[in-house]
Formats: sequence, structure tokens, C-alpha cells
Amino acid sequence: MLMSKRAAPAADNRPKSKETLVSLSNAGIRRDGRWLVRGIEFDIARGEVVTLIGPNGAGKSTTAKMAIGVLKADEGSVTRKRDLRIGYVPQKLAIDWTMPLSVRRLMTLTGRLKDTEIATALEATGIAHLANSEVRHLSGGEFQRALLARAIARKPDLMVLDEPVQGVDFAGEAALYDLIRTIRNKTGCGILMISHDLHMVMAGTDTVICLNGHVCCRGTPEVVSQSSDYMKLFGGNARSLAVYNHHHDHTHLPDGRVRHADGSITEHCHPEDGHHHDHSGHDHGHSHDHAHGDHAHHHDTQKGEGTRHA
Ligand SMILES: Nc1ncnc2c1ncn2[C@@H]1O[C@H](COP(=O)(O)OP(=O)(O)OP(=O)(O)O)[C@@H](O)[C@H]1O
Repeated sequence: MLMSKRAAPAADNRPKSKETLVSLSNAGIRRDGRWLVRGIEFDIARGEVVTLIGPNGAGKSTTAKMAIGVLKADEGSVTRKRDLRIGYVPQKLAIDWTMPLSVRRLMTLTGRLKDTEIATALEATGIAHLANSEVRHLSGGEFQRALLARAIARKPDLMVLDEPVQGVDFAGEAALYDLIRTIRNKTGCGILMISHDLHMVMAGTDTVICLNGHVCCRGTPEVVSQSSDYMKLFGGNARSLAVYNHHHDHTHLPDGRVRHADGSITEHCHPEDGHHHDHSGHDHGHSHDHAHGDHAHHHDTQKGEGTRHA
């Protein structure tokens, strides 16, 4: 399907030479009698950028929180390198925007930092000149840079970035992805990034994992970007075509069982189920013919709307 012509969804063929920072094995989170995500399998190695994509409500944030231990897996296992240092940039930040807050203060809200550490981090994200600026006056791109600076100041082994380009215009977005790549190259940290826009993942991602309550598919973005179908969908006019389709032929029921196209119900997916196909020739669209809850199956991501969550 869209990520890889050959790779089965659960198979992970990446070389294992680099130090593994986090490893999820058959991991799932259950709330109110419903599996939010289930059967999640992936590793993040040092220096690797893994991006989770999927529609709204697919479980991307839930999976990231499970990976870093904010949420505990209800089944399966999540293992982290000993003393793993994590820099987390959440999707939403509980900030009282009516209160004055400088960038410098934002950096130290959750822990002390030396002046030199603050200066180095702001320098690295290109906003050293904004150290004393009011956070509420920052542009979307500057705000995201401030959050990145805050995360890298503690020299994490793993950075987790939940929608790191929200509220950022197109040019700013490209610059931010460059910056994220530079941080990875300079520090060698692993990066787990979340996006619901397939276009975004082209920038410097090693592995894309498409979620929809479970791992639909995974692979390198190169495979996608080199395919003529991808070009048709995303080339040239990529921004307005940030809609992805892919085909599922089964439904994950709230109790974890699976209902197939023929109406039969089994405990697990069949190997030949939709997201397990060899998808060569598949259009790189993403049209779900079944529901994993009530999320939208086509989504056109509009950026630059300044969605800063308070
Ligand atoms: N604590 C909770 N209790 C019950 N349901 C929850 C809880 N947290 C999240 N959910 C539900 O789990 C599903 C996955 O949520 P999650 O935030 O992980 O999705 P997402 O892929 O990050 O979505 P988005 O792209 O909209 O940010 C959603 O349907 C959400 O409503």
C-alpha cells in the first residue's frame, strides 16, 4: 500500500545496528471498554526519525504517550533504554495566555536550566533574539521553535514531537523540518514525530507508521515519493492534496475482535486482510471502507491557521 510495496504491516526490516531507545511490542491502550490502539509494534533507534501518521482519532498521540511512559500499556510491552532522557513537545500546552510569560521563563517552567543551556538551545532553534519576548506575541513558527528549544535544552536521547508544525505557514514548515533534521544530525537523538498529513512525513523521516487504531502499514517515505501514484496525488499541488487514502477490508471492533468484509468475526486480523496486502499498483490513496470509530477518513489538512492550544 502507500508506504511500502512489500513490507507487511507488522514486519520491521530496519537494520538493528543502532541502539534501540524504545521498543513497543503488541502494545495496546484500553479505555472505557474500548481499545484506543492495539497491537502496536515498532522500535525507535538512536538517530532515527519515526513518524506516526493517520487520521484524527487514529491513536497517534495515545501511541506516543505509551512510548514515553505517560500512559501504561494495558497489554503487550513497552521497553525503554535505561535512564532514557525524553524531550516531549505535546500537541497542547496548558498555558494561561493572559499571563505574561517570556520565552526564557517558558524554557524553565518544568525544570531549572543554566543560562548557557537556555542560550544554546535558543541559538540552535534560531530564536536567541527572542529570549525575553512574550510567548503570546510569538508567531506560530517562533512558538514552535521555542517549544523545540525547551525540549532540546535537556539534551534528550529521544524527542517526541506531537504535530510540530501546527500553526506554521508553508515556508516556516519546511524550515522547521530542516531544523528538526539538523537537531537529529547534531545530537544523534531519536525522534518520534506525529503528523496527520502525509506530505509532512517526506521531510527527513526514516520510517513512517500509519495508524488507524492499529498499525496499518509502515515503510520509508522514499518508496512513496518515488511512485508515480504518489506524484499524481501529492506532486506539485501537494499541499491541497494532503488527503491520503488506503484500503481496509475489515473492522476492529471495540472488544478487539475483527469483523471481515464477509461479516465473519475472528479474534485477530487475517494475513490477507486489506492492510496486509502486497499493495503494488495500489493508488496511494486512503479510502477506508470500514469504521474504526467515527474519525474522518479523508482529511485535508489546513496549515497556517495559528492553532495554538492554551
Ligand atoms: N483517556 C481517554 N479515554 C477515552 N478515550 C480516549 C482517551 N484519550 C483518547 N481517547 C480517544 O482515543 C482515540 C485516539 O486519540 P488520540 O488523541 O491518540 O488520536 P490522534 O491520532 O492523536 O488524533 P488527532 O489527529 O486528532 O490528534 C480518540 O478517539 C480519542 O477520543
